[in-house]
Amino acid sequence: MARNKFNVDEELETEFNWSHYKRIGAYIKPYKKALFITLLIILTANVAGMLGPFFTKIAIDEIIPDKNIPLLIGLSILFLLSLVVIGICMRYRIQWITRIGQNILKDMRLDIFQHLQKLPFSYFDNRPHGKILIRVVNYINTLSDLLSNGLINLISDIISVIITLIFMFAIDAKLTLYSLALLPVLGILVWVIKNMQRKAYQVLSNKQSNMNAYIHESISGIKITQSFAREDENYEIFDEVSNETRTSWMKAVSIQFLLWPGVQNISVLTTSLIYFVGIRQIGVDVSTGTLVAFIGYVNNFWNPVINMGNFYNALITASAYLERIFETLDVEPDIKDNPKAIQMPTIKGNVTFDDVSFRYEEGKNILNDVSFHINAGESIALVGPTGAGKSTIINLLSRFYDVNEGCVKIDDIDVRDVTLKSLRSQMGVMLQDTFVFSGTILDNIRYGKLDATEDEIITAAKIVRAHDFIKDLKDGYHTVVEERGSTLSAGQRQLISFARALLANPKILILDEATSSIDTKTEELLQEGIAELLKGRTSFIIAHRLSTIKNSSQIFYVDGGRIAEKGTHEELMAKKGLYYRLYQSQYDLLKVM
Ligand SMILES: Nc1ncnc2c1ncn2[C@@H]1O[C@H](COP(=O)(O)OP(=O)(O)OP(=O)(O)O)[C@@H](O)[C@H]1O
Repeated sequence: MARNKFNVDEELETEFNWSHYKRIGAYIKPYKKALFITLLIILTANVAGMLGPFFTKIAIDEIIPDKNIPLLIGLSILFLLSLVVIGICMRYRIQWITRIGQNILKDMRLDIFQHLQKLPFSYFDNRPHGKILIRVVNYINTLSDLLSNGLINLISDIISVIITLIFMFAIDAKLTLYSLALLPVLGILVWVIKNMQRKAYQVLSNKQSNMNAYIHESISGIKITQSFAREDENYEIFDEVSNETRTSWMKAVSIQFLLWPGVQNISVLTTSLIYFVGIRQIGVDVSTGTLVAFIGYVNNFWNPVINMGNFYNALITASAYLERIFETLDVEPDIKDNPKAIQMPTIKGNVTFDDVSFRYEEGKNILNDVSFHINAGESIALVGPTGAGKSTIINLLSRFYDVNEGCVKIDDIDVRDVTLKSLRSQMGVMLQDTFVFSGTILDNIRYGKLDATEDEIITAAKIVRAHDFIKDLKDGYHTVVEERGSTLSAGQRQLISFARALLANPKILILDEATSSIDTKTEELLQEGIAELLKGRTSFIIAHRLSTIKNSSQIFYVDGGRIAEKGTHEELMAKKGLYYRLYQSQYDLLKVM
């Protein structure tokens, strides 16, 4: 998929089709037993509900003319009992329906969340995160009513219609046929509205997604917005996307609500027809009691039919959201374990890049024929201009992307031949953009090793010089930090992520601009910690501050997607090439400062 912007509608890859219903069925299947119990409850309520008109018929046609008071009292008690049964059934019906519906939604949400976790970086690179978020939260929520009330109501309505028809046919077959005369008109109405409604909801789901993406983007970029005083411009953009949502919503709803008055009118016309036919005795011969009971049944018949119309409506609406949910679930992670993948043995740390070429997008190579070999335990520094491809090299090592040509090997094993989990769990990556999760400092460091004790965590924090600032925080290690760590400084976040990496005890360590936000004094102290951290591991360090990488076993100068120079600091300085010039320029800068 091409890169998408918040205001560009996403193209739909597969429209909703019958196979999607099958997939919904798979979500419903685990709750078969609960559904069956619910159906029994509904069935009981329905049969009890049918008794009312039947009792009325007997009372009007037989008991009242005979003035049989004891029988009338008996019938009234039975009627009362039937209402009690209905009341009890209703209570349990609602309880079971809600439980089943919410369980189905939870399963769906878990599936989509689990799937998202497996998707490669490229999936997230290509779309605004707000458009992903809306699928997991809002789109699934829109199904809530359909899968809880809607589904059970549908079954209950079908049962209701069948039972009512049985009662109606038993009382008078001809009158029943009159009651069904307008059903085909309803069928035509539903058919005509269906396609218009579906298209309208597809447009609406796109506009909602765009609005969500813009809100997400605006919140993430709020600091930049306020620093550049762009609030008014953002307000105008939001006004526009929000307006588009409103317009498409109005259109979708106006189409959706064509059905409801249609069904209502047909049901009223049917009742009039029955009265007309019954009173005029056109082709039928019915008593007043039968006619009154019949009108009760006609209502019993049309109410569930109206509900079924509404369910169909809701289904069409939901299909616009379901197709997006299934589309996400159908994205095949292109970085995944190959079927013959083995567990990565304990990594020693030899790394080989063999003629590696790589591109994020077709037609624009980022790395060209990169080859190198590193022995276990060496520390490699990657330096070079911005955008040269340094981070890309390490992204390939952790297999966040797959190479287009050549191969990346660790201990002579191609990284594509081992499971991702066994590979990544032995590597520690500290990215430029350190992430702190909401929770305590302790939880955040423990992310590197879930079973670490508090003592282990404190020891790790001491080694990387994080302990000093943590102990001064309000609640020390138990201080709660917000998502992204907005209450911490950038340098403090980096120190926490250092402690996290140390705790994970990785065999290969990757530090991508990991010390860029730490002041020079703390960095000097940290260097000792880092030296500790690097002992016995292969490490890749990307750093713009060259003072931090002078002691590396080898320095690679990356330029234009190639390794232009490699050697130790002394060798490269003696060569007086690109590295030398870069080093000199930083040195000169320091002198000026
Ligand atoms: N996800 C991506 N999709 C498309 N292009 C990308 C992506 N990530 C990086 N690039 C491009 O790849 C090139 C190399 O990027 P990379 O991040 O490897 O550079 P770098 O040497 O680490 O730069 P810096 O020192 O600024 O971090 C850049 O031109 C960048 O625009």
